[in-house]
Amino acid sequence: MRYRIENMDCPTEEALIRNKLGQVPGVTDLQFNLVQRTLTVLHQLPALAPVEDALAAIGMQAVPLDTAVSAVETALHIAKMDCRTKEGLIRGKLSGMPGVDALAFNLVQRTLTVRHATGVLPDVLAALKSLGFEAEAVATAGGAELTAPVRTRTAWWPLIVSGAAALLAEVVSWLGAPAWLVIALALVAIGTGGLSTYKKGWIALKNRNLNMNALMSIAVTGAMLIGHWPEAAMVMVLFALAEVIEAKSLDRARNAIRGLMDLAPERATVLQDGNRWVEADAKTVALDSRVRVKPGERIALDGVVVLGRSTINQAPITGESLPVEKAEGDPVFAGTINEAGSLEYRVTATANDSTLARIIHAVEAAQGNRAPTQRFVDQFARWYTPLVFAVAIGVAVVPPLLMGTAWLEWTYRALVLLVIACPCALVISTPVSIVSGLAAAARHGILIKGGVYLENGRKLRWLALDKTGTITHGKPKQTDFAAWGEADPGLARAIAVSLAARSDHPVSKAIAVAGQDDAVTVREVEDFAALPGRGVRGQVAGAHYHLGNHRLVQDLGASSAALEAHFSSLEAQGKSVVALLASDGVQAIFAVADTVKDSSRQAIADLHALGVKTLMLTGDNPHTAQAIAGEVGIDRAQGNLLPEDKLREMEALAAQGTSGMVGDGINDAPALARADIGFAMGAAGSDTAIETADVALMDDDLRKIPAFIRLSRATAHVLMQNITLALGIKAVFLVLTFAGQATMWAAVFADMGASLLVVGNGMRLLRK
Ligand SMILES: Nc1ncnc2c1ncn2[C@@H]1O[C@H](COP(=O)(O)OP(=O)(O)OP(=O)(O)O)[C@@H](O)[C@H]1O
Ligand SMILES: [Zn+2]
Repeated sequence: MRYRIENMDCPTEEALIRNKLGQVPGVTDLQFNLVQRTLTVLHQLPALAPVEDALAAIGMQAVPLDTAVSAVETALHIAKMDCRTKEGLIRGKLSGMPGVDALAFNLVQRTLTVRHATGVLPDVLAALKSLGFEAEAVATAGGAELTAPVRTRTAWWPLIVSGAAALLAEVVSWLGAPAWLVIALALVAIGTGGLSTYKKGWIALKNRNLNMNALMSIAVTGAMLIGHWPEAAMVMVLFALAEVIEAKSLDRARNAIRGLMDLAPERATVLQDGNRWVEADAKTVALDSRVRVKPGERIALDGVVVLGRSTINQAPITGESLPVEKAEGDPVFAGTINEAGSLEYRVTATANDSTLARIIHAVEAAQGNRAPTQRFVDQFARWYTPLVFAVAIGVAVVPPLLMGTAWLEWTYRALVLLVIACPCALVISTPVSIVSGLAAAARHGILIKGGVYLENGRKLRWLALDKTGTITHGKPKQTDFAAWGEADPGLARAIAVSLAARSDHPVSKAIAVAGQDDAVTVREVEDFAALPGRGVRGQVAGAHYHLGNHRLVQDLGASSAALEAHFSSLEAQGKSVVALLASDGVQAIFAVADTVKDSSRQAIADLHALGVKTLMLTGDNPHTAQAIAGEVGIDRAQGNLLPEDKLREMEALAAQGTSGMVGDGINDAPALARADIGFAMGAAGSDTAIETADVALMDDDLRKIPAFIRLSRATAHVLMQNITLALGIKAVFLVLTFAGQATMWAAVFADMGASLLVVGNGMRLLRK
């Protein structure tokens, strides 16, 4: 269950919530997102009332998000539901079901309206079926709207009154006005500007928590007690103002992030009844609908082109701003921009399920996984506040007792310490920076699945790369064909093409395509099987054949000196060579060549410049591997690897520092999972790549990896700057306080300044 908590501004409030909800039985985990101001509660409770009560008790305005985002009301017509007992039966079955919120029965109409989370409907229908009821959905009254974020309006009037009163208090006290006037003005200022601080502070103290409201309440009260009336008023006003400004700057950060990615238009032109085009809300467009886009329009939904050609700017998804040509059969993505022609496409994913939606989701989820620095900072903050608080008490009590110095003077210094005990700026600086980094990456078509990877990217020492499709285009073409020995070339080719046509492997595909181009007749293949890392086998007209690589030829004992020489000469040219074998030996030899992507060469050079070493891991033979590696400038190449060999290589690399691996994610899955950072290529078309990789590159441009590393470095810089700044200001005030030079209001002012600076600095990453 996700809540948006509007008044969770300062991270110190997190501890308060954590404490309170930690006491609610059934709550298993809490995930805070301070930038979005959301809290996710994992629980095993039948209902959320205890959680919501607990939040209300500590003064948090929690707005449940998930029901707002995904609750749908579905009206079901159930023909056999005609009496109370059946209603009771259904109620009993459905009311406890996860994802079902509310049930409304109408026995006259025989409808049941269910309010449920999206995606639960099939379970509901299955449950009804198990009771023997056939249910038919009548109409879905949308609720799938994303509710606009609740805006709390800033109440400026009390703040202005409070500010004016505080200023007046300063002025009249300076002019030597009678004490009662100063006190009255200060009280007005504190009463109008500080009431909510006191209220929240009191709640926190009751819960044995020292959040900033509690600290401020104590500090201001203390200042009043020692007679610093104008200053107490000023501190309270400045603090209230700081709160507002902090909240606004965070709002800006949040909106900037959303704005970067929220790009799909809300409306789409859909074909209805096969003859008219109507404008519809994109969220309501069903799968397989036909949608039309005009030149210059943004695409609203993911789909496949069925009519027309155009060029599309896919930058919002892939980060690549060169337009891509699209014709029938090509995929289009929600959020991308149709440039030249008109297109019609068939919808392949609903609005909530589009690639863009997945990206936004993944970025939002990534914020929840705390990066190492953030964990460190949180830990630090947990100790910092109580520590400074203890020091403050010491400062107030010890010097006057031991050295007989003035009580009031040291109490004042203690109060200044209370003001700087708030770690706000420090704690907020990390998530803002990380989130900005994640958003900037997403805009460049790099989807990072957690702050950890963003932070660790700069430490990458070794990057392992798969060959086919990663360094090369992955679309090899047949370059050579020769019959071997006495074999009949026509027959050998026909059999090889028939076997190849059954496989999805790029090498086989190349042979099959070349055969098709030359109009080779495809034969019937029986008993077909793929031999991973080697090739394929099958029967044609009752005879057994193999089609596969060098290794397979050797495994089958069909090698000879002449054959080896022939293989070697082709392999040295960077070609992949396969042979067709019958029971009496090699029949024909095929070579296919794949071209290297221009971007790969550049990417490898960039990686080396960044100090990352590169290693190619491939199932292809070592000569070919070496030739391709040489062509793009890769440090080392390892050929003849089976998937499990790749895994072993990754384990060896891991021992030498942070390692990464890029692959297409299919036969490289184990090695990718083993790498500290697993990169998947071409993720825009594949859901699994987005879901399983640590970092998903939306297209297949390897240069995204150096870009990722540079972003990781920039993020680390900003994090360091922010932490230094936030801690530095505290340190300066600590020293000034002991020297008796610091004032309370200056401390509040500096704290506010620090918060603004770190948020602004973090947001600089958005422009990277
Ligand atoms: N189905 C197949 N048809 C033809 N040749 C195959 C087939 N499967 C494997 N081979 C041969 O075995 C070699 C290794 O295959 P494997 O699938 O392990 O690596 P790959 O995916 O081609 O290369 P990379 O690891 O660089 O992606 C290929 O280069 C090819 O020569
Ligand atoms: Zn603060």
